[in-house]
Amino acid sequence: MYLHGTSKVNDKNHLEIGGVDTVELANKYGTPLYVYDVALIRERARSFRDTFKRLNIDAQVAYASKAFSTVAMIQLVEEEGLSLDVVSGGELFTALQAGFPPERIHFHGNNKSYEELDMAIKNKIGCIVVDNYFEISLLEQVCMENNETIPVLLRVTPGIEAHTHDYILTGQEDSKFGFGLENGQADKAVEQVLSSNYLTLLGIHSHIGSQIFETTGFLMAAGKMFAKLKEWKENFGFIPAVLNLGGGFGIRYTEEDTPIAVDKYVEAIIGEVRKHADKLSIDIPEIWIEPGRSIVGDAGTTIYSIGSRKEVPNIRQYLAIDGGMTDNIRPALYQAKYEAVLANRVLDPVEETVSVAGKCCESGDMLIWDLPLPKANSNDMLAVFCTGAYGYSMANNYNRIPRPAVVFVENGEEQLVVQRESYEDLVRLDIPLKTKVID
Ligand SMILES: Cc1ncc(COP(=O)(O)O)c(C=O)c1O
Ligand SMILES: N[C@@H](CCCC[NH3+])C(=O)O
Repeated sequence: MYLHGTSKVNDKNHLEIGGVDTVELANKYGTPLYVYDVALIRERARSFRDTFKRLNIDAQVAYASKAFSTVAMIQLVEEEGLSLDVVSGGELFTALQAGFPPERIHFHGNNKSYEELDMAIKNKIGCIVVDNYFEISLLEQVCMENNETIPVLLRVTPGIEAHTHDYILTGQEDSKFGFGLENGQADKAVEQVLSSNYLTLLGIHSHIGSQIFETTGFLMAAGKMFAKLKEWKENFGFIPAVLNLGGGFGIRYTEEDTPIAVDKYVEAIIGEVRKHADKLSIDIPEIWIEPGRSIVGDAGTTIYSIGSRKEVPNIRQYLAIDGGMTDNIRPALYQAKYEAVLANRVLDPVEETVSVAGKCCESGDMLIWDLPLPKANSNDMLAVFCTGAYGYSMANNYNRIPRPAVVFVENGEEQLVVQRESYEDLVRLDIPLKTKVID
């Protein structure tokens, strides 16, 4: 068993996080329940920031809020002095509701609408990461109508195939995101933005994918971007103020995962940036990065109640929990793997291997295959580790299952930060058929 952050086993043999007994939390708030280790989120955020500081590099660490966006989380990000990456009007709205300083918000997305761009401009956010030509024209129109200008980064696809699941790869040339760096698209976009009356070109952005364990992809992306910067300096006299290398830093979900420490990613990236900037004789641009998973992933643990069991003789024991692909779609979507323990009997000896099934009407709703556990029954609770990123944020109401509550824990105290959805919430937006008129 691998316990991280403030997670430990208390004298009741229960899993404790942030000094709070998770079994007591589950009894109080119900299950499934997302529990976040706030101290661990702070530690991760600080290690990114401190590394840049130690290396004496001007930087913005923008938390990618798609990983987990709620008002309380955004407030925590603000407390830790990070910037914020949003990708939709909804994420932007959440950030504004949380009182996040708009000038530290960066807006991403491959299909931002007129309304979303207008909202961004009216709220004077810090920067738009422009993804395509359509967006350049749309953004110019929005700026003109608001009589505003806006700093932009251009998202480029550097043609890097990082080693990760195909669905979370983004830096390859054949991607829905960004301007191709090698096929002339990025050059044309730079020219267009430089000649715009409304857009100020701050620099360029690339994001090569997610859950990446090696530094090679980031270094190759930086190398390719600097090669272009050299051309743009010569051809357009353009010197970027910002170079954004995206997020994607991998975390440990199971023992198969071998991430490197946050500071090692940053050190490697900065080493490469220094080398290229020196060669080009330009000042090192401000470096921006956008970690999501590596800030919140291992800080989240989901507590479930165990329910039914089904034995397929000589083949498998299915143990069902009261959640599944509605609160964690990653196993169904990416064959993602997780580790888990019984929250109420953590150190009991392993007695069997079970496969943990969700409760949705889908055979693919399997949370964990072949998990070693003590013999568990419906009095037990399962704690699944590392569910902090893309769990709650990708949660859904399939089978009309309400989304779970979220609790923050720190220094022996708990705080409910998202309420559990009710059945009433599920039908809140439904409109009944007009009543039939009976003569
Ligand atoms: C543009 C961009 N930035 C940042 C992220 C955050 O990625 P991660 O959560 O893997 O750090 C993503 C998601 O992959 C992304 O698409
Ligand atoms: N949602 C994905 C990551 C995609 C990141 C967004 N570009 C995951 O759970 O791993």
